[in-house]
Amino acid sequence: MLEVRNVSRVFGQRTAVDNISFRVDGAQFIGIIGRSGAGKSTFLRMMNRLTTATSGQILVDGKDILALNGAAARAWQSQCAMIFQQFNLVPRMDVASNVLHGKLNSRSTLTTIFNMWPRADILQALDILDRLGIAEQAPKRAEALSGGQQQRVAIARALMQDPKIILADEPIASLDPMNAQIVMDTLKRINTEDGRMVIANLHTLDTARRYCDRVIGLRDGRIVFDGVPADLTTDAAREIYGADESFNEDATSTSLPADKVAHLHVLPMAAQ
Ligand SMILES: Nc1ncnc2c1ncn2[C@@H]1O[C@H](COP(=O)(O)OP(=O)(O)OP(=O)(O)O)[C@@H](O)[C@H]1O
Repeated sequence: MLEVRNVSRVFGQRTAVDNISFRVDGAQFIGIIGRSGAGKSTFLRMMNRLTTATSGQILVDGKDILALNGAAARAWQSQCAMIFQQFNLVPRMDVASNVLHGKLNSRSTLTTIFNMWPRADILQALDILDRLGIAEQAPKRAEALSGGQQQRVAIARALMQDPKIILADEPIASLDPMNAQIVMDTLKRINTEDGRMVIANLHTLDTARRYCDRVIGLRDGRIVFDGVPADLTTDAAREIYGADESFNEDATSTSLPADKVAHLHVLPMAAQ
């Protein structure tokens, strides 16, 4: 279904993505890990054509999506929805309208300016919000929601596009552990229940191990690991992160360290 063939992206002297190739059959949950600057975002941005590739092909169902232009490129963009670390919602706009903006590609500008959405679209948006457990937030301004709720709104907006693939660029990097889990559970449900492929850049190993069917490790733009979570040993992680013997997995963990949890328990309720 997806075949990445010798894809590179060069910025001046810097090769951000260096001749990467891999193939994914079926709607898997793929995690991409690697330290800052490894090329993770650049790869996702090439997938949905926000950044052009210097060379290579990305075949989706046999068609090279890097070769598409104009309307065909825009059609592809609506088939691979992107979710960002900072949610990228319109903060002062209500939640339902934010979700409806997922239909932007397929609706006229006038419809959007006057907020005149077809009834079927409005019902679809409310259905999706309901599915993600945030239907009651629909009339509120996006900025009034917690980070975890805002990310679920962003996922709902992505689902309005009915995408084949969901690309998530560090979707939980701004969230506390509890909200991070809710958002990752939501992405996993969409992957397994809807059969949509998810490719997520993740900054923590425990999340990659827990949610992904397959993990790709990038280092300096190259694939240095490609396997199932069970193969992602501490040694493999050292290779990906380029760390020495002092490499400590906790540094890449989203869960609360035990001393912090104990500390929370002894605080009086008002102070928490
Ligand atoms: N528009 C650009 N112009 C020049 N260099 C860029 C540009 N975008 C990315 N780079 C460089 O390409 C390399 C890979 O960046 P990229 O953002 O893809 O890494 P990343 O793994 O996503 O890191 P992070 O987790 O910090 O976002 C970095 O050295 C970065 O400085």
